[in-house]
Amino acid sequence: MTADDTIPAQIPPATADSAFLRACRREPVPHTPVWFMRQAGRSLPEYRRVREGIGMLDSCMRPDLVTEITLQPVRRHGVDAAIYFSDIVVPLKAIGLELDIKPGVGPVVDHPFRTREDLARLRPLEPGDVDYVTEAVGMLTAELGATPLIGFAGAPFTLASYLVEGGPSRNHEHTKAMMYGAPDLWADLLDRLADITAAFLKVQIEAGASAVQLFDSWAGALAPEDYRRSVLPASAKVFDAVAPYGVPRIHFGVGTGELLGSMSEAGADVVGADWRVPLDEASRRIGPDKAVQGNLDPAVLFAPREAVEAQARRVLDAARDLPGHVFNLGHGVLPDTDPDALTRLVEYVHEQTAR
Ligand SMILES: Cc1c2[nH]c(c1CCC(=O)O)Cc1[nH]c(c(CCC(=O)O)c1C)Cc1[nH]c(c(CCC(=O)O)c1C)Cc1[nH]c(c(C)c1CCC(=O)O)C2
Repeated sequence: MTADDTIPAQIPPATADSAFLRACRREPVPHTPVWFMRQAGRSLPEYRRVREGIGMLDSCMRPDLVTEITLQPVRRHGVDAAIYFSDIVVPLKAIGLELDIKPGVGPVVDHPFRTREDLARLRPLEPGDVDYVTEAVGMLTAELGATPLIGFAGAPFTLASYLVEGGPSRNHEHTKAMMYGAPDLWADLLDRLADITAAFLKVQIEAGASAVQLFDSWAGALAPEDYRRSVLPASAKVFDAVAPYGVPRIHFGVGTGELLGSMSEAGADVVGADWRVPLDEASRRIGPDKAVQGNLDPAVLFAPREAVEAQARRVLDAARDLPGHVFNLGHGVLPDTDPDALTRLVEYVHEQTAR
């Protein structure tokens, strides 16, 4: 076997040896790679400028804007990976659901899903539904060169929560009512969402994404038993569907300390942890054959520089003996974060871990 045979055909070759992909594969790295969830977005003045007067979902359908916004944090912070600028509800919009993203609120669905009849609105996603994604990923990989692009999608449970509640929810009461009260309908809903999610990730990988992340942001609302029985099978279906491409698959949720083992079992190569569990303990729960990502509390960035560095140091110390660590926050960048604090944090992690 030549060296080239070890590079999965779908990964843009320029990115294959990047620190980010090496860490995902648990190989030695020149420095610990860093990127931030929600690095593209409201914390950047240049983002607010290009988004002026353009709705969130409209901007997601414009390859020129997607490319510019995705590149902004790479240029400004020198992060080790780009994340494709979009939103978890874009594939649902693409199959014709009536929904919008309200500023300061999040995704809002016009007619919430409550009955079996509602499932008819979830048709399969065809690649042609999201030509703008294919176009934007192509433009991005050309611009990014050796910096990998991370594609992403919402996991079936988190998408189902928006569809069933009709919008953001603290308690997920309608969602859980369906999960407990109509288990067959629930299983069918998650299964259809898994197919849509898998199709959406495939589009991004085939267009040139070097890794994918499945965001199950609200899975932490579930008891471990319920996660295993009613959610894990659908997320596992997504990971299985994209496994043949050989790109690293990342799995992430918030408040998932008790679920890390199960989320790992769903099939990802890298599992993200928020700030509530130290990374060495998170890794024990995730298992030795996976890399970990996270886990600095995004609120720490509001503290003075020395405090940010002390907390980053704590994360790095906990990760020292782990097989693979991708430095990230425990959840997305908060909108009022000082962008310079993020740039300094990238520099700090790179300096401290240079080998
Ligand atoms: C749950 C979830 C959503 N969207 C997403 C998740 C999973 C990640 C997480 O847990 O945070 C994923 C997402 N949404 C966005 C990205 C872009 C890439 C990145 O930089 O990470 C990603 C990866 C852009 C966005 N998605 C959204 C914005 C803000 C919209 C704006 O700037 O007008 C951005 C930049 C809107 C959105 N969309 C959603 C929420 C909760 C919000 C915020 C509502 C608000 O406070 O305004 C749903």
